[in-house]
Amino acid sequence: MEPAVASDGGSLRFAVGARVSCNMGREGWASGEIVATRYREDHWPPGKTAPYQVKLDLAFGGALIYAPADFPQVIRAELPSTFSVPEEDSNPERTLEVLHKEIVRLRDEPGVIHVSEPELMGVAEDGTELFVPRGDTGPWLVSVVIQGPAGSPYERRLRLLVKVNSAYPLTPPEVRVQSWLHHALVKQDGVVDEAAFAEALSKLEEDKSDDSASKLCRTMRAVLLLLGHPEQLSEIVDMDDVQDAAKANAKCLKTISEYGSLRRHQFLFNEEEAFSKDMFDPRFWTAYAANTAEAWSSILTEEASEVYSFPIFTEGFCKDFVEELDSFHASGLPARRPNSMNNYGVVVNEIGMEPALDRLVHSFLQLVAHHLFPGVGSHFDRHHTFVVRYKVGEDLGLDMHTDDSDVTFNICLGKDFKGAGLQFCGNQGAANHRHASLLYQHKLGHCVVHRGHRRHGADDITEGERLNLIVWTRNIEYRRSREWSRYNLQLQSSGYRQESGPPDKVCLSYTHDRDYGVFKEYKTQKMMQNCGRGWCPPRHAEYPDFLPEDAAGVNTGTDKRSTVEWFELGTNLLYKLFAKMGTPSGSKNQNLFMDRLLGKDVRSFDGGAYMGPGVAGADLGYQAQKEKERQLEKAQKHQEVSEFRRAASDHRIDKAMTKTDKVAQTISGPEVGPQVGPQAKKRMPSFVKVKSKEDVFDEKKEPDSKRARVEGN
Ligand SMILES: O=C(O)CCC(=O)C(=O)O
Ligand SMILES: [Fe+2]
Repeated sequence: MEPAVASDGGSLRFAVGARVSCNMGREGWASGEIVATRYREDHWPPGKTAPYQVKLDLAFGGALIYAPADFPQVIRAELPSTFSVPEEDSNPERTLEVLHKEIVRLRDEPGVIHVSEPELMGVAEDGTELFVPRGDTGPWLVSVVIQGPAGSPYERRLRLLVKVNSAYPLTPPEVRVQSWLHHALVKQDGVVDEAAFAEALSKLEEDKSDDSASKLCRTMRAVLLLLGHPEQLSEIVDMDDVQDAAKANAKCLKTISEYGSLRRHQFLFNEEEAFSKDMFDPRFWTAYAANTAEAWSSILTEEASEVYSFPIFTEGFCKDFVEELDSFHASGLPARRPNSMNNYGVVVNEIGMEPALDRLVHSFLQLVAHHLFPGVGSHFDRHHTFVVRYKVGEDLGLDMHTDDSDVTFNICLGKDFKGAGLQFCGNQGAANHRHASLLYQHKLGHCVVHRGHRRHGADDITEGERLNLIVWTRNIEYRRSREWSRYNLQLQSSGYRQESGPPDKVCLSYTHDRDYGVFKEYKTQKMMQNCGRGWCPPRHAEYPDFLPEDAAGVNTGTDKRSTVEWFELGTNLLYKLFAKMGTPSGSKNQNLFMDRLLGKDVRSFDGGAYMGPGVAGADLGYQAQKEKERQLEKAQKHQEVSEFRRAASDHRIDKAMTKTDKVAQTISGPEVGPQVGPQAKKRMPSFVKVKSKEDVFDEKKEPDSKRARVEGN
């Protein structure tokens, strides 16, 4: 591609119309098209521009964003992807023929333990829609088990999925790590970072002795390089991130290894032995053996719309499982807690049970989900599996929330208890999301299954002790489809529908709702810390006659402002201060910023952390959220000071701006031409999103007066 020559004479790597991938931080890379070069926002100082404005593809949310720097770490030419199959390159027979040959060779590759035959995916996406693959369309998955690189914190059996489409080997495969691991180059959903993968492949290509290796063999070698020697990719990798993740991973492996000799029921850790026929309720096994719609329907109870229950485990199995958890608990070994509100549960994937649980999830639960939720439930990439534990005198219940999962399974393991009903309300963002739909009573050995976006919470336990096994599943195909992006847009503040009326008391969340104290009393001091700090409903979605806590006379404390107020106070300065640091930098970005704050209703998939403010805990997700809040708080204080000295405020802000620009300048270097070398290694800002005119879900339907209030301007 010819470099675009900007009007000021500087050259850029891409021209308008170029297809690019944009680094969206933790969300990974998103594809789109350059729609403008030397992009400017009205309030920026004269001469300041961002190199590109990009319109993201619909599958990635469809928003307009801008690139703060012309670096490969921030924006790069779109790599051919497994889901955009050029029509003329599609040749399924050739693909399968090549694959079969390559699989045979891959089985002899050092470090490779097992390679499956290619299997058609249960469901796949074509960049916008989900479809059911056929033999003449693909894509296929090859499951590979490898031994992680010796001497690295990843020295264990790792399960990978290699996705190939019908243009393979002309298009590259996509590698997804199914096993749970912490690695800076493995994204939250398990997909190996495409840029790092491409770089690792090109490093291997420099080795001429490797010429004869098949594409699949090279793929595995690239994965091993990336896991074992990320320092070889240091030009595009932040080594601090690599080391942080490696430490977290090493900690998990240490716990697994130390608990190895203390296990009470060894079979629970063995993928062949756990979850054999006699562990299952005979009704479940019969349905599983038949695996027909009728068979599954016969054991399923529709408890409410999109909430189902079914028997799954025998009492004996539940007892063994609970004994194992008690024994882990007694060992005192460190392990991640499921969330910051559950101090006695544990992430069972990280105590050595993952291989066995994989079998439960992929061989059994997947079949149920496919039957109940065809599409989203037809393919699982990863699962986050943990046990929650409640007892009088310890944790009692769980606040209203939604899960960061596509389909959630919740299985009651015991022990004896009273209370602890599971309250369901509506789907997040819907007009009735705070209206009760079901109070489900857990039953030993039974599973309740629901979509992650359903608002739900656990009532307090009143007697005994309760342990439940929770499985959160995620389907990358679904999350790349239009259905997901539409839904995702709907989740953003502007997508919240106006609530139809006051909430049902049982659906109130003390960590999220702005009117909790209007209807309910905060029972504990800890709960009270959330008072006045809620965000839900967003202002434009308030029901008629809505009263937030302070307006209703609830004492929210002297020193507190709601997150929404913080937002309004802090945005002005924040926008300027963080212009080049991945946070919104202009009035057009307000929507995104609100959305980030509002996203707190969702518990994160990797941390399992509650993202709500005021909740103590040590999860990574929670810490990240806390950090954001600290930044906000800092910015707010700063703002108040500058308001106090109003006369000088413009001057001060300009000064702050100049300072930030200087920092940004050292990060981004001169805004001309491709950049490599020392500056490129600095932590790079992610993309900055600008609200697109046409992409906000049904936004036009909102009355102007309400919208003005949401955006606070
Ligand atoms: O305690 C329960 O049954 C619900 C747990 C739950 O919803 C969760 O951990 O996400
Ligand atoms: Fe949940």
